[in-house]
Amino acid sequence: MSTEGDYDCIVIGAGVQGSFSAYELAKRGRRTLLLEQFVLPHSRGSSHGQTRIIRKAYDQDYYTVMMDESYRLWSQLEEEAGVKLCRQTGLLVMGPENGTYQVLKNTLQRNGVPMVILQPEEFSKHIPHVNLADGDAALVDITAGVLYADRALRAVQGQFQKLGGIITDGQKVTDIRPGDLVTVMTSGGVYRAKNLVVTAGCWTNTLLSYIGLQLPLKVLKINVYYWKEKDPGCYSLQNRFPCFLQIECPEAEHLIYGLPSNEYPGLMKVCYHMGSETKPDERDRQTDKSDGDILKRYLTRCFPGLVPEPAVVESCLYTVTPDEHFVLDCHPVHNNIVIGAGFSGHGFKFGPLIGKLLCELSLGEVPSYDLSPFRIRRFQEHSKSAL
Ligand SMILES: Cc1cc2nc3c(=O)[nH]c(=O)nc-3n(C[C@H](O)[C@H](O)[C@H](O)COP(=O)(O)OP(=O)(O)OC[C@H]3O[C@@H](n4cnc5c(N)ncnc54)[C@H](O)[C@@H]3O)c2cc1C
Ligand SMILES: O=C(O)[C@@H]1CCCCN1
Repeated sequence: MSTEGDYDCIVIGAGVQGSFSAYELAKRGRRTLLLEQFVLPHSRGSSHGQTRIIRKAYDQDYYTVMMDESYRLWSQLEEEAGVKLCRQTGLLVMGPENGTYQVLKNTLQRNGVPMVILQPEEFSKHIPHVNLADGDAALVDITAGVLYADRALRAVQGQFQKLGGIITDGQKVTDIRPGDLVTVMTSGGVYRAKNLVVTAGCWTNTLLSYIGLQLPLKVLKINVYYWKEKDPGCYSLQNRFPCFLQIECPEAEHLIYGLPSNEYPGLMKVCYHMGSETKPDERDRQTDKSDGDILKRYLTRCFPGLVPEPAVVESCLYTVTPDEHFVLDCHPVHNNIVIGAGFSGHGFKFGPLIGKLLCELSLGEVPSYDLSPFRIRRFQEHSKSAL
């Protein structure tokens, strides 16, 4: 066996995080293989679909700060690939004055993020067709907008290939043997590399079981609902309607969020930031739609311009950690194996930066940001390490 390996690095999983990790490694001249179990593009994981929200509005400063660079990296990719990936729409945040709304507003103010606070009496002048709940405050994060998700994946994978990177799709990784050279077995071959990056979304624990590690990750099926505009275009991107987040409302225990109508003209995407547990390969057997009733009640009260009956329902998966913060770390024993997981339904917007950080970890460099919120160690009492 050669001590060089076939590649400098193998990345498992061609979702948004693996694709950006592979791209960063190739940019740094590393011979990189990106392995994907399904034939690309596919819609069985977490990164498919037309759109995602990009925003700086976060509770924690570190996410807001990280987004600064992530926005720059998104525009770099737009330039390199010659495609438009982000559309600035703003993000309307609504919620009771005290509580999470206030925390988020403070984070935006502390970090000098451009925003507008909407007084309740002038709310409907700026945001027509929305009823602000009594006692709710509202602001707009001006930086926010829509990311074109499927298009972004195509762009980053295309750039990776232009840099000489190899994508092998339709090959499922079935075993991993750690060592100075890591051996990766798939349904179609055996590959060796000095470094391995595992970005396998909701399949992460299956892959980690081959290398003696389990993380406290829950897999949730999210119903992606589209609702018909009574007056076509009234919530549309063309008419400058923003994305929105509704924090703490009587109908819902968790966030409700929406994106302006765009990809399916006349239909607005509004979803619930919670779902029911599933196994990743049994997604379509999870048929719970109780979130739809929560959304119907909310939309009837606050979005009178939408027909409160779903017009289109799609599916997507979240991989959620107990604190909803990401996992960006090296394997505790095999430090040539890096793990990016648990993006908890909010990781897409960070894709280019996650790729850079996982690349830095993989190359043994000091990461550009303090990664302590993202360490595996924080789960000590949960993780069933077989090491
Ligand atoms: C409904 C919904 C709405 C969201 N909204 C937002 C939003 O507005 N803004 C935002 O920033 N984020 C959002 N997110 C979150 C974001 O989309 C995810 O955090 C992100 O897509 C996770 O990417 P990933 O690469 O970790 O996972 P995935 O995209 O699932 O990629 C993992 C890949 O690994 C592959 N794989 C797994 N096992 C193997 C194996 N054994 N062999 C080979 N390949 C394997 C899988 O097939 C898959 O392609 C949302 C997510 C959902 C579901
Ligand atoms: O990451 C986001 O911006 C959205 C917010 C609402 C829940 C889903 N993810």
